Amino acid sequence: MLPAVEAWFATHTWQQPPWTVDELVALKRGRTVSVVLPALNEEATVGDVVGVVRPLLGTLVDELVVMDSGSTDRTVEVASAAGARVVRREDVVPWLEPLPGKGEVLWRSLAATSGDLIVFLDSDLVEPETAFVTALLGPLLLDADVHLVKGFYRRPLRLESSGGGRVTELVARPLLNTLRPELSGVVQPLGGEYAATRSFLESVPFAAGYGVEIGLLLDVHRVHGLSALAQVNLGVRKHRNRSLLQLGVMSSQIMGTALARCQVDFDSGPLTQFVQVDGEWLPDSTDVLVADRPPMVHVVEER
Ligand SMILES: O=c1ccn([C@@H]2O[C@H](COP(=O)(O)OP(=O)(O)O[C@H]3O[C@H](CO)[C@@H](O)[C@H](O)[C@H]3O)[C@@H](O)[C@H]2O)c(=O)[nH]1
Ligand SMILES: O=C(O)[C@H](O)COP(=O)(O)O
Repeated sequence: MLPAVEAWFATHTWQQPPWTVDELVALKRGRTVSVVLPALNEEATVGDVVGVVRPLLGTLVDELVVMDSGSTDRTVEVASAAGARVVRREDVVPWLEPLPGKGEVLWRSLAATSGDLIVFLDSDLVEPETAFVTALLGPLLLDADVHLVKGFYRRPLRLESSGGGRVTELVARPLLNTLRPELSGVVQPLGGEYAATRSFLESVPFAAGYGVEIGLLLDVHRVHGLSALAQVNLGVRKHRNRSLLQLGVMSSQIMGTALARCQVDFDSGPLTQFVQVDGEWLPDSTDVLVADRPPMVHVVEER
């Protein structure tokens, strides 16, 4: 590792986050916390994720919102019955037609919530834990220079105990090592479990699709430097594993956002993949959306 990265890793990585809920509540000092769960057709898991955050409502957490991304299953009903406020993507910033993608709902969530600190958790988590929220908030509440806290974990892949995080290991980390070596010490650059200050989140653009996490990481580093970034060990994280073809599209969006943030010219045409039909391998093209939403602070000001 670069010496600067080694020094950052030693001081900004929490291998065993030590904080209790009471300690963190005492550190809030008037600051408020929103927890946001983006969800697209997650009826099987969203209830459990809401369920692990709910015990913190009224103490460490001030609001809990599920941002629905156009679900056609029972996600909205399940999330609401579990105790979350559900916001549909058309309900906020209604004058702009929603773009498809996860980043779009995270961006809209800034206008749907009011917390000074925002915690994002994916809603496809299996066996989530309340401690994810406490651990992610620790560095933000302790250190005013920190603006983004990423979770890291062991990642099972289906029935294996490890081997998950394929896009992370094969695309995102090699890409960051090459394009922005100062970020090579981030264990899970793509992880969907992270917390940040509203002031930072509102000040930067959001990639509408799966580029949102790598974009925020590159931007926090560009705007505030490495010392504004911390990472906490959350133990184990299990989620629904997507197919290789789906991960190919995700990887293209992530590369597109990273290259654009690093001023590398590229052509964001459709992605060609190959599928087997009746014994033959045929090309299949998918459009890759690499669009940015502007900083939310400008959107609200202009209105
Ligand atoms: O259009 C979408 C797509 C996904 N999601 C939700 O976003 C979360 C993560 O999506 P998923 O498709 O499960 O992504 P992963 O395969 O888990 O991808 C990893 O890598 C992505 C790219 O960085 C991150 O966005 C994810 O959080 C991270 O877990 C889930 O709660 C989804 O329901 C939406 O709300 N809208
Ligand atoms: O974060 C990632 O790398 C992708 O979501 C893929 O994760 P998986 O290999 O655990 O399915």
